[in-house]
This record gives sequence, structure tokens and C-alpha cells, in this order.
Amino acid sequence: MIDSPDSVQAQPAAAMARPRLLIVDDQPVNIRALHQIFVGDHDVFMATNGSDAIAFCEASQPDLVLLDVVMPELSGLDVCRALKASPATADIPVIFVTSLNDPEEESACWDVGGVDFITKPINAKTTRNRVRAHLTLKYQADMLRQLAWVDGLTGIPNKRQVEARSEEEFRRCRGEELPLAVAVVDIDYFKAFNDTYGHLAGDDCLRSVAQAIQSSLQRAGDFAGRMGGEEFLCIFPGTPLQDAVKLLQRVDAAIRALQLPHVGGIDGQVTVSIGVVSVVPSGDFTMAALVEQADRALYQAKQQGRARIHAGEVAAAGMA
Ligand SMILES: Nc1nc2c(ncn2[C@@H]2O[C@H](COP(=O)(O)OP(=O)(O)OP(=O)(O)O)[C@@H](O)[C@H]2O)c(=O)[nH]1
Repeated sequence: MIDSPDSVQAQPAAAMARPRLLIVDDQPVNIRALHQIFVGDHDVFMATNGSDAIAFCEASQPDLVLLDVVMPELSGLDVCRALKASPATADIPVIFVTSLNDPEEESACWDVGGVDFITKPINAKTTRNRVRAHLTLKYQADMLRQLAWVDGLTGIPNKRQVEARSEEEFRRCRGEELPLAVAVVDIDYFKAFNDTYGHLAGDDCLRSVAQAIQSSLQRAGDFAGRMGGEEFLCIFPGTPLQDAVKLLQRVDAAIRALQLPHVGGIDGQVTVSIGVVSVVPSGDFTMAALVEQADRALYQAKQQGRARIHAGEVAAAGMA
């Protein structure tokens, strides 16, 4: 089962090459023993208390944590619980390193989300193999998540991810009575671009446009993805129509700034047409209907000459 994404972007596939381990123990002598086992082929980081461990995980996302159970202030159980509660750190596997020989304590380690145990005094070979097995599982889960949610060509969210997240935002905006703006961004005369410059150049163009769109969305909550072909969808939660148009002018400017030549295009360069609508979701109105209205607005932008933004009226729902 692959989790629904908070935000899944392309990740470097080299994660397994030199995994990043965090060792957490209040006793430096224990840290040293584990450090020796892994330092040759892992990047090893160390923390001597729970707060530092949590802060490190949030900031640096290690591939795996080796966590002592008994520590002053925050115990290993507290640390693991905190990591699992935060979407940013929930997927980091935690292996407990424990000298406890108590079934109840052992059970508590599973309950807070640990993936395995290593008992002290540690056996170097067992420790190595346990860590390797869990790193492999983590790597495979990351790969699956990426394949499922990230567009292979451009590295931005794919249609499935956009649909999952936009449904979530739609429900949230309906609950909070906020406007939700949706825009369809479509490259102009892209067939002619492919015909003139070739399919590989077309792929490069798609990657550049995707990155330009992505980097011009800066507000938390705004997101974009590739819906297929040369079409992208942008979602702006909590945004009335006129504000969405301003945000899209930035998107449009970022794409023009690429100055990608296109002899069959508008002004001799790659441009996009954009259709945008915004609505405070209510009643039976659906996300699919909102996207359909944005598509209609895109059609208008194409009809009016391309290389422009058309702000559409939303039928059958109050305008935002
Ligand atoms: N290089 C490349 N081309 C693609 C990809 N996906 C779709 N296309 C091409 O995108 C083109 C889209 O063409 P049309 O739908 O006719 O639209 P257009 O030529 O952009 O015309 P307008 O949208 O009306 O301005 C087709 O030629 C597809 O083959 C892709 O992944 N890579």
C-alpha cells in the first residue's frame, strides 16, 4: 500500500549508494560502537538526546534511525512517536537499539512504530544485515511512491497525484468556505514544435516548462502537475479569481523568460494558453466539474489567439 502523498517530487535514485544513518544514544561509547560498523559505507550522523534527533530528522531526512530506548528527558519511545506523528518524518524507519529484556517494553517499541530491534551488546554482523534489509525496503517503498505519484518525464507531480491532492483541497475549501482556483496551462502549437525540432527537443521543452511552472508557485498549498501531453494543472487553494490571475501572470512570465525558440509559435517562441476559474465549492459541485470549467476557459484562451490567460465564469456555482 502506497500512502497518499503530501507532496511527492522526483528524488535522486542514488539514495542507496551511500545511505544516511542517524545514531541516537546518550552514551558516546555506544554511538562509537555503531559508528565503527557503518562509517565505511554510510554517512553517519549522531545525536545524544531526543530533541536533537527529532530536529535532525525534520531538517535532514536520514534514510534510517538507530535509536536507543532509555535516554534522559525524551526516551527513544517518545522520539519514535514524534517522528511517526509528523508527515515529514513518518516514513523514516526506526530500529531500536535496546538492552531491555522486558516483553512489555518490547511491545511498546512496536506500538510506537519501530520497524525492528537490535539488542545490546550489539553483534556487528546482525546489526549490519538488519540495517541493510530495512534500507532496501525503504528504498523500494520510495521508488514505488515515486513511480506512482511523479511524472517520469518532467519530475513534477503526475495526474494521479494532482487528482488526489486537488480532491483533498476541494473538500478542505468546501468545509472552510474558501475559494479554490484551478488553472489549465497548455503549450501553444506544440505539435508544430515537435514537427520542427523533433520529439526529444519536445521532451526538453516539456521539462523546462514544467520546472518554470513549478518554480513560480511559491505559496504553501499551491501546486502544479502534468496531466499528460503538453497540459499542466495548477491548484490555488483559498484564492479568488483575480488573485489567481496574478499568480498565473507570474507563471506565464517564467515560461516566456525561458525564451525557447519556436518558429511556428507566437512571437517565435514557446508560449502557453491558460484557462482559470475559481469557486467556493458548495452543494453538488465537484472537482471534476471545476476542471471542466477551467478547460472551457482554456478553449476560450486558444480561440482568442493563444499566449494569454482567460478567466472563466463558473456556471452552476457562485463565483469566487
Ligand atoms: N515531445 C513530446 N510530445 C508530446 C508528448 N505528449 C504529447 N505530445 C505531443 O503534443 C502535441 C499536442 O498537439 P495538439 O493537441 O494538436 O496541440 P497543439 O499543437 O499544442 O495546438 P494548440 O494546443 O491548439 O495550440 C502532439 O503532437 C503530441 O504528440 C510528450 O511526452 N513529448
